[in-house]
Amino acid sequence: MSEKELIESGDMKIGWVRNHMPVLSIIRENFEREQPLKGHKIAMALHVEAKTAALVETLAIGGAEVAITGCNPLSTQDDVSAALNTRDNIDCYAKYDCCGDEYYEAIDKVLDMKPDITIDDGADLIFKLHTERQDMLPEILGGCEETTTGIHRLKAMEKDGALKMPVIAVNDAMTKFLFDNRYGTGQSSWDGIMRTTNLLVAGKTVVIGGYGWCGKGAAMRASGLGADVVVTEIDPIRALEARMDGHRVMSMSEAAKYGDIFVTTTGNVDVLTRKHFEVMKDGAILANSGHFNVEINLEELTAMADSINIVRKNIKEYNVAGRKINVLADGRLVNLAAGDGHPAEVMDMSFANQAQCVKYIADNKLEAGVHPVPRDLDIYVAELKLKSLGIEIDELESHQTEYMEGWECGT
Ligand SMILES: NC(=O)c1ccc[n+]([C@@H]2O[C@H](COP(=O)([O-])OP(=O)(O)OC[C@H]3O[C@@H](n4cnc5c(N)ncnc54)[C@H](O)[C@@H]3O)[C@@H](O)[C@H]2O)c1
Ligand SMILES: N[C@@H](CCSC[C@H]1O[C@@H](n2cnc3c(=O)[nH]cnc32)[C@H](O)[C@@H]1O)C(=O)O
Repeated sequence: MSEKELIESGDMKIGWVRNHMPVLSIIRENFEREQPLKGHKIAMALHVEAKTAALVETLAIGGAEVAITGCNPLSTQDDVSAALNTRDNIDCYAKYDCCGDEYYEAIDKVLDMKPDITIDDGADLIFKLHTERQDMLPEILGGCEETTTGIHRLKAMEKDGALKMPVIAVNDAMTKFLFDNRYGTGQSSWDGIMRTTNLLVAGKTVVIGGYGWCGKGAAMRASGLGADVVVTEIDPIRALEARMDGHRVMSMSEAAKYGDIFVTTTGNVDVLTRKHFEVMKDGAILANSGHFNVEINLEELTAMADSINIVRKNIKEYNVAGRKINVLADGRLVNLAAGDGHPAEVMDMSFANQAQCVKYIADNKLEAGVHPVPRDLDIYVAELKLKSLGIEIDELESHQTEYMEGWECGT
């Protein structure tokens, strides 16, 4: 594609999702009028695709100067990146399929703008700020973190006394993880797997690694598509929850023998390793929808393989002792590396939280550490979303509030 065609294609994608992100659109209108981010510089590392572009535009329209790069080497959409670079006050350094060095060079370029606010998805920006770019920390007012694993990393830094800036745990807003991690990952993982393989899910045994918010969504949608769903867990309560939700639960060593399609959603390393590959069926399909490229141990699979072939875009076939094991999107997030990511209506809430939290950081002096999203901001997103859906709910009457707060009334 020529540069002009790339920009046109990116603009079209951004225009489409913008029209399906009503909550972010309201925040955008407010930001345009009130200019709450004037004078601020925002460095971002997020999946560079159309919904993210709608967030970036919102921040720039609110007065900020924005520099962005990707948070995953395979999730950038180059047309969206090109379109973003045509906007005022926005620089985008993200490139699809960049190597490890290019990925971190782009993070450095973003930090070269000398930001006072950061937005991360996985904490790679903040990690860089606390290692090679520590000189910049005094200027940082705060950051926002988009995902579960990023928050794990930040809490681990906080515990070690290593976190030197305030960060808002955007993932932990109810209007984020209950919808994005569950319904978003549920739908977009299957979208990525189905469009990449062009195979049927009905009648297959699907193994979901991890029954957290992402796993619940992925299992629920697999069930809806007609799969026989098996869940693996390390947490007894979540394992029980999976069973009562109607799924079979067993260890991965056992599940590895039966699965046709495996989807990891744990945020952990080595969910699928040599001992699992050794017993998998011929034709097994492996996808990760959790974290980085560490959930499926590709080093071990590569070492076991007699040959490795690319058999379709985003499908690598590993030939192991006469069996074919197919890995999607190099074990990186299948919904983003082999799809378009979460649906726009879901990212609407996630990114409305991001935009509001950036404003909150600009308006308040926060202490170093991991902070929750203020409850009123979370509720505001839910209220706007309900309104956009044309849904009205009841309000407590005063005597009901009194009843709920009292202790005198009994049986
Ligand atoms: N693909 C996406 O777009 C997307 C969206 C949101 C979150 N995420 C990422 O997905 C991962 C999961 O997020 P979440 O919000 O569901 O987290 P979560 O903490 O709710 O769930 C993770 C679950 O995995 C289980 N687990 C951990 N190690 C395991 C192992 N070895 N075997 C089996 N189960 C194991 C945990 O007990 C937990 O129940 C994180 O890395 C997060 O950053 C991805
Ligand atoms: N950056 C790491 C960490 C996981 S990303 C998971 C996050 O991606 C976010 N996400 C999912 N779909 C989209 C999308 O379409 N656009 C932007 N972000 C998305 C989602 O909010 C979730 O918390 C990695 O790539 O491996």
